[in-house]
Amino acid sequence: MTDAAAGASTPDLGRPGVDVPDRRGRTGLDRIGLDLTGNPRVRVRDVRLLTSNWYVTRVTTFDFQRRDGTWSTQERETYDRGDGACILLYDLETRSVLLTSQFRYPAYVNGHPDGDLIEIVGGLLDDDDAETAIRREAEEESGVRVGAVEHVFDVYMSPGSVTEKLHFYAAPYDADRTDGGGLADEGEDITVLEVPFDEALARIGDDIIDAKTIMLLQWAALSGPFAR
Ligand SMILES: Nc1nc2c(ncn2[C@@H]2O[C@H](COP(=O)(O)OP(=O)(O)O[C@H]3O[C@H](CO)[C@@H](O)[C@H](O)[C@@H]3O)[C@@H](O)[C@H]2O)c(=O)[nH]1
Ligand SMILES: [Mg+2]
Repeated sequence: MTDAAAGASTPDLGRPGVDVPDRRGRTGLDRIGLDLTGNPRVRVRDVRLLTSNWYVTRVTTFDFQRRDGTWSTQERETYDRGDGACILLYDLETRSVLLTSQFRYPAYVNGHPDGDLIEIVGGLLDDDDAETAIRREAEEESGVRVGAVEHVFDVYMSPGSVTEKLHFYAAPYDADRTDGGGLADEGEDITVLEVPFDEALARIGDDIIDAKTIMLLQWAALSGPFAR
């Protein structure tokens, strides 16, 4: 239905996330991408907000110049959750790592037997920079107050559809930590697991099947703290 057709029968109350705040107070969500100029082979034409129920889904129409010089129009749907950060917490003395276990519905609905996934500590940046966010998540989820953190790499986890860039960190932890467990009022219910590093490596592909977790465990073995 066009706006004109909708306006003929219903009062214009504004579109949540566009002209009026959505349930999380956001507006202007349909502006993202319109000002992109970095790539002369891409001209963004139109951005349409599909959902902003919690995270944001958009469909963007853009003209794209192929390598042979011809132009075509493409439409791409993007899932925008903001950016995230994750951290491998390790103890060289006991040769162990701190992992978490929590229920992940998207994994459960896609074949995981119970949805309880083993992961390193991680979360979304919300309004913080990556290092502030990962310190916050480490304390909330695992009860560890991290000192100096090592930045490892920044990675697009699913670049065909998910906008998120994930910032990867590592830091040592020691026995001096509280319980963690996540924020109950946000629905988090996290179990902290202290796992011998070699056992964690051996469980990759078995019950350790979260990408960010596998990436940092393998980095730690190849060139990170357990390789030095
Ligand atoms: N009501 C509601 N709450 C949600 C929804 N999705 C997420 N939440 C809330 O938002 C919290 C996000 O917690 P974080 O610790 O910030 O994120 P995470 O879920 O642990 O990690 C996410 O980011 C990681 C880093 O990118 C990802 O690796 C991971 O898969 C996940 O998407 C969740 O615990 C949950 O309370 C939703 O659709 N509805
Ligand atoms: Mg988290």
